[in-house]
Amino acid sequence: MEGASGCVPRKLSAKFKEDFAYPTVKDRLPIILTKLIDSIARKRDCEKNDRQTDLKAIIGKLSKFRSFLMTNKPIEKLNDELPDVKVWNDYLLNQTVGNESPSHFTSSWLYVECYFYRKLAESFNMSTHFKDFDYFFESKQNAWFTSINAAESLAKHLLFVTSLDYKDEKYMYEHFEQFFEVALWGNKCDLSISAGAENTQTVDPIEQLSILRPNLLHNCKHDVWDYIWNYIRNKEEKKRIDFVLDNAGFELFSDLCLAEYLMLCTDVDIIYFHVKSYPWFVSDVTSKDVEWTVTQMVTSESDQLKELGSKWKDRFQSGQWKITIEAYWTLPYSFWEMEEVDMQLYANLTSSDLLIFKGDLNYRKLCRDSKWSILTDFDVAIGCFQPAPICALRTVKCDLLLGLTTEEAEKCDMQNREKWMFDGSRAVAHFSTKICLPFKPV
Ligand SMILES: O=P(O)(O)OC[C@H]1O[C@](O)(CO)[C@@H](O)[C@@H]1O
Ligand SMILES: [Mn+2]
Repeated sequence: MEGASGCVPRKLSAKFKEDFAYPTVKDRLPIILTKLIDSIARKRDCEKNDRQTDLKAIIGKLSKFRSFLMTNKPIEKLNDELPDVKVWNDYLLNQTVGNESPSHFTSSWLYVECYFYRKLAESFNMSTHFKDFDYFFESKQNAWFTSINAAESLAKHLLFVTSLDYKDEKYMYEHFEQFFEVALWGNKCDLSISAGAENTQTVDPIEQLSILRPNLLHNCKHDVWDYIWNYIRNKEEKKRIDFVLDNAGFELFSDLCLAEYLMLCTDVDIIYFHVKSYPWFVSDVTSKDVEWTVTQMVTSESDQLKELGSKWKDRFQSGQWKITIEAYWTLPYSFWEMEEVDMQLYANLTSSDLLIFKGDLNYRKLCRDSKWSILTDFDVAIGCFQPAPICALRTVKCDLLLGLTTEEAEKCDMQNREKWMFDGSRAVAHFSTKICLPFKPV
């Protein structure tokens, strides 16, 4: 089996025109950057004096970065005051092999794409008045507003389910399957894949599950349920589940709904929600996005969203649910390097009973963003990153797809993959309980 003999395939990169990294770096990132420049220019025209001057300087920096990106100039060191600036600049130094400087079209896709979003943050952090401005906040708000009907129907269903005083496993599994798969498909609503264009949930999320199920290429729901129902539910000591979140809007809402349902099934003591330190991949969740979404619910006209919002506000205030911000999630490293780069985080994650990673970027980082074959076992692709049992829920948005059985792979229509592999229309759910604790036995 590939990887098992230690041979790890090459990393994805725009250096290879057959990789999705190439159109991403050539076309998609410049489009995202152009849209951002246009939105800041509109904001500039509504400001005056030194705030307007600030925005003009930001536009200048973003425009210069866009031309550097498009003409494949060497990747530049960062000059702001964000806490992780030294880690990023040391990483850049380590990428410099001989006299070949790292560049957008030759370095690894994961580094280049993460650097792209980190470079945007630099332009705002170097300003006077917009250091903490979330330049993607408006599009994330819009993502919520346009999915409000779907959110309300899911809220109604969740409130009904949590009002049932049932302990019949079969019935509980049916509802688990619904919230599990809604959270999985919630990942379709992502603004980086759509290059910022609206990409939201408008139909009833429960009703659409049966229509979407044929596009679920690999589904570990039964294994996850067995683990939750037979291990976590019966565990005596403190129970903890971690969500490493992805996108704001409907995906965040669906993740919180799954978390609420897991509280019901397992009586878990604490759930951590890992968010990003600053605006990331257009729609990724920051702590402000979580607070804003819960406030929107609490002040909503919908009785169901209001009721659920109040319940969740209490969970956060009581400490049952915690938002946690780790620098690691906005660094260029895959998760293979975590044990070495951030041993404290890795060791902390070993205290969790289940790590739920949402989205395509997290899946890429779990699998080292390498060109594994479709039949490579998920346990192999995650290397020794296994602080705790891992569940990865992701819609397919790039040419990194693995962990399928031969039968699943045959059904995949790989011949026409350019039609379905990049739009989030397919999904995979993987589960691994191969645990490598940080302190390897000598
Ligand atoms: O929000 P998600 O699911 O992590 O998707 C973002 C990913 O999708 C892409 O747009 C295409 O793979 C990449 O930019 C990134 O890896
Ligand atoms: Mn995302």
